[in-house]
Amino acid sequence: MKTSIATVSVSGSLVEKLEAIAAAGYDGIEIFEQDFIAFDGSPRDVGNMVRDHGLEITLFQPFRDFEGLPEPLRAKAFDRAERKFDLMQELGTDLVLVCSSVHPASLGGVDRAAADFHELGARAAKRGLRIGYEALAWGRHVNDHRDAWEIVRRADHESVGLILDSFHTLARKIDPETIRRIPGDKIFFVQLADAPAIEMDLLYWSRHFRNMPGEGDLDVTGFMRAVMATGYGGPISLEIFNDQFRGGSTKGVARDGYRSLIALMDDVRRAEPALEVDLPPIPARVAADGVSFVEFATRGDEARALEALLQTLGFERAGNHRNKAVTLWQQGGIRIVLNEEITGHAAAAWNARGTTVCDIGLAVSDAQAVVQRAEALGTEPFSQPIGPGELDIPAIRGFSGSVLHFIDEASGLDRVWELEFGAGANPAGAGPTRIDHVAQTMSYEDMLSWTLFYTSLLDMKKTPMVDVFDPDGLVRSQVVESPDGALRVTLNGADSRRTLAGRFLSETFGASVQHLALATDDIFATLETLAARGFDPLPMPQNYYDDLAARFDFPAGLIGRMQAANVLYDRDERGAFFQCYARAVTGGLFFEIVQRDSGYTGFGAPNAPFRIAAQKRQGRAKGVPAR
Ligand SMILES: O=C(O)c1ccc(O)c(O)c1
Ligand SMILES: [Mg+2]
Repeated sequence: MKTSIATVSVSGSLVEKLEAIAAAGYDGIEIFEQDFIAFDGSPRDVGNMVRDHGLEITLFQPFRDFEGLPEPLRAKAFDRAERKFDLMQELGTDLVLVCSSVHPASLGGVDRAAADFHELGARAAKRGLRIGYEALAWGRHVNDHRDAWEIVRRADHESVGLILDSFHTLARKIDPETIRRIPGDKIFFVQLADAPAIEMDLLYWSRHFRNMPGEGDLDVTGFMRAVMATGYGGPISLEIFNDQFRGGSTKGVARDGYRSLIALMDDVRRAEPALEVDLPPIPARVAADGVSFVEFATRGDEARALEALLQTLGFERAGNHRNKAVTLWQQGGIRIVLNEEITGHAAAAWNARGTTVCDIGLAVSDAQAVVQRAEALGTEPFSQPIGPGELDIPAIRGFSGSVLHFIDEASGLDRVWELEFGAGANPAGAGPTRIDHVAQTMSYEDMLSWTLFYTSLLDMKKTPMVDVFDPDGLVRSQVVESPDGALRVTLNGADSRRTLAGRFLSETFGASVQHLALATDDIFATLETLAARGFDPLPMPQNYYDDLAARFDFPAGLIGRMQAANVLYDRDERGAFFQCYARAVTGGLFFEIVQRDSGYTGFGAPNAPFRIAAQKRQGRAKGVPAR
């Protein structure tokens, strides 16, 4: 399988683009003409430069407004094509994309267009070149791949074929199954892009909002299954016009794209095993069974403060690491690891950010397989030197310095607590049983990368993005979760530095865990136990409870209990949700205790503005800047 990406998909100069694309593992590039024109060097130089990076030029594009023109425009279009053929030969590529005309003077008619393509094919063939025809979703006469195919069929020239682009087909809701009828050898090239489901003008949507397969809402997998069913064996190429990517990290976007392509093609062959997909086998996604541990990098006074907070939350010290300044805190099925080492990954995280979550451990059925899948998707593995008596727990790097470990029972990795920490049975604790969700904060532009990271690696689905209103700006929140909810991650994207999330981000120098939610089956009993341990909840104002009383019918006494315990409330069609926040610790990190009744699926998003306002008040009251 040959992978490719259009140069428009990533930011930077042509040289920067090539370096990032080659490093990410692609086989080739589509040269977008504008990138070439902007470059100060001959086509031969560009061709050599591409090949020096170990890449090939899979396509030159776009050639616009060619077919259906009356004379003298028609002759002029052919002259223009001949010049571009010269350029292609110098560049060293044999395929050009002709997109369907939007020219006001262009005439309709399948046979007229077919005749134009027959002649263009004959001229291209003389030079050993090929023509691919793509239906733009907003083409003047041709805007459907079925019509483009009919023109190619009638053009009846071996140097003229069809180019399919998932965006143009799926954006117009054209059934991709219609592709199965096209002979694979007449499909010369396939471009892939996804997009978020937003109602807007097709051209504007296409030029600004495309994203990587799996990052949007289009059925790119269904499209690609149909393409592969034709026997198509050519390049699979990303063509992503996206404002954010144009200004984003060149290397990061190239890597995300590669990850999306591999995951997509693996999904295609899993969905339809009869299809021939030339990709080495990779392990399937597994569903995480939950969060096995959360590790904090911390030090000195901050470590003592965190320990004190953990105690008020019901945790007990369950063991000390045999070789390191690392302690294990536990209650129910929840493990918190405090790492005060002065060398290694945790130390580096502490130096950069102060007290921070530096590592998350996920419980899975086969840890090695998850890491193998991650590596096939282009993710860097992570390892540190192993001390005496320590287990080698498979791990990978996430973004902005984060690390994920994977723990399974099958290879005995779950014995790490006993072997490295001398821990016995779990202390029962004060009621919290497991981690309900992990909330990660990041800048808005990194949200797609994180979403793709989780959904391509593990069996996790994303839910629609919701807006959370901070008094000082907007935070966008996206949930990724495993099918049974065993692992739930909320990704919070901050635009403004003034939001709570934005301040957290700037003060912790990059994306990291901002809060951890602990699940209990009885929040009122838990909070009573915690109160006796000195737990100090985030106070909620009277107005909040007055509004709750107006919005919901509560059984007698419930609202009073909630108010007395500073418990927040939400409800969906399935059940109720109760939450209570702890006050933030150094750096703005905080815990929350939650109770989900009868399968409530949300995260209390309607409460977020009031929680954020309360946290900002708390920050001001302490005389420290509001976070
Ligand atoms: O937006 C465009 O004009 C455009 C150009 C070339 C393509 O391949 C495409 O899909 C869109
Ligand atoms: Mg295209």
